[in-house]
Amino acid sequence: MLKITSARVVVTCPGRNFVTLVMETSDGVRGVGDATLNGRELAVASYLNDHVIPCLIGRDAHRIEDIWQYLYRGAYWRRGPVTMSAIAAVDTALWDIKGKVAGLPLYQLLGGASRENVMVYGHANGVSIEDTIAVAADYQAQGYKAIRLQCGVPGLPSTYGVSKDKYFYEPADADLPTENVWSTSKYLRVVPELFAAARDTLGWDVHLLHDVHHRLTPIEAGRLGKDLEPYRPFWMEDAVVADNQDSFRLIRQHTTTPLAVGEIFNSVWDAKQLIQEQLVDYIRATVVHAGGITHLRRIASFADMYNVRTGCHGATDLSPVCMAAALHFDLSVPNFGIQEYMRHTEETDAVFPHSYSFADGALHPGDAPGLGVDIDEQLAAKYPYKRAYLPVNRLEDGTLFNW
Ligand SMILES: O=C(O)[C@@H](O)[C@@H](O)[C@H](O)[C@H](O)CO
Ligand SMILES: [Mg+2]
Repeated sequence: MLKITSARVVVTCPGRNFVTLVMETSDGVRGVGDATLNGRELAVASYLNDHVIPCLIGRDAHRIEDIWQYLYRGAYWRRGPVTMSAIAAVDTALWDIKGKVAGLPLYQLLGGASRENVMVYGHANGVSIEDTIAVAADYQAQGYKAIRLQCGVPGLPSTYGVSKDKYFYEPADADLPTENVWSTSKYLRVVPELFAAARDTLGWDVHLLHDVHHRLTPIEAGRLGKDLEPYRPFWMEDAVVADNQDSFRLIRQHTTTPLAVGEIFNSVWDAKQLIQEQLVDYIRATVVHAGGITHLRRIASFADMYNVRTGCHGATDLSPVCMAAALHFDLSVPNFGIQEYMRHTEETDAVFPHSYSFADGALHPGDAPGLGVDIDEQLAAKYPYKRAYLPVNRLEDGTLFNW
């Protein structure tokens, strides 16, 4: 039996906080798993340290499914972002270990490669349409086949997705939540202009995406989807808050613009109706927040039955450990759609040495056994945790709104 002999949680902040589970076994093989939940990192660290790790020691590391069921059903209090991020970290570390023991990259254990590489999308943003298009043109010159467009909204001091630094976007920007201001009417005017300008400049051989970030009502989303149809977006993401999955029926009645949702989902149950009724086209759940490789495969298989493709979340607050795991999943899953790729800083990449690489608008996980990523714990120790919150959002009249 391959016994789990130890497991520890490493919290580090190379420019932003990451939570990593490091698991060791009786054969000396170690695995890693991402457990980062932006703005709530210590909740997951505690869940792992105080409630999960004591139950792991002595278990057979090869029993990935049994351990997953033990941590999910055995918790009694099922689901939720903290629980499922903790389960994800254990699951990911176990798959890493299994790959290393087998001497195979993880994708080979998931059924092998279904494609040559993993198409990704970059993040062009700017305070104006012109700034955004200029950055998008640079991404296109770098070989990206898909680019997300987010621009400032005239009359608003800031908005989602627009960062001071063109190529790195980190929304958790303060020790207590910063307060952003939002106006749907101002926003709805600028996005169609942004896409019209993008098609004029970038042409039609590039996929263009947009993240609404939960800020519209269903009928407003129908309006925006219809306004964007002439520009053929690859997707319109998080058009509305998905608590009420019925909302997407109304959007579907008004527009053929493809819809993506799910980066904040943590189990298949969050998406069941959306998938079954084909109310979305892409499911954004990813390894770190949706219970790991084991559960993400279930979500993808269910989605495949209903023509829904994957579009895993891949923002900077998901560590290179999650990115590596997602890329192995992306390379193998039959109904792959696209992978988000917000590049990490050099500081972060130094803490998490990895074998995935970018070329020609795509990433490949590499062929190192297991995940092909690790954490340099000595370097990580140089970056102590620094509390940081995601912002909150208010309407211009002060009403608390969705960020
Ligand atoms: O699609 C995306 O990447 C965004 O929605 C994220 O930047 C999201 O805001 C962050 O991951 C939140 O921590
Ligand atoms: Mg998003």
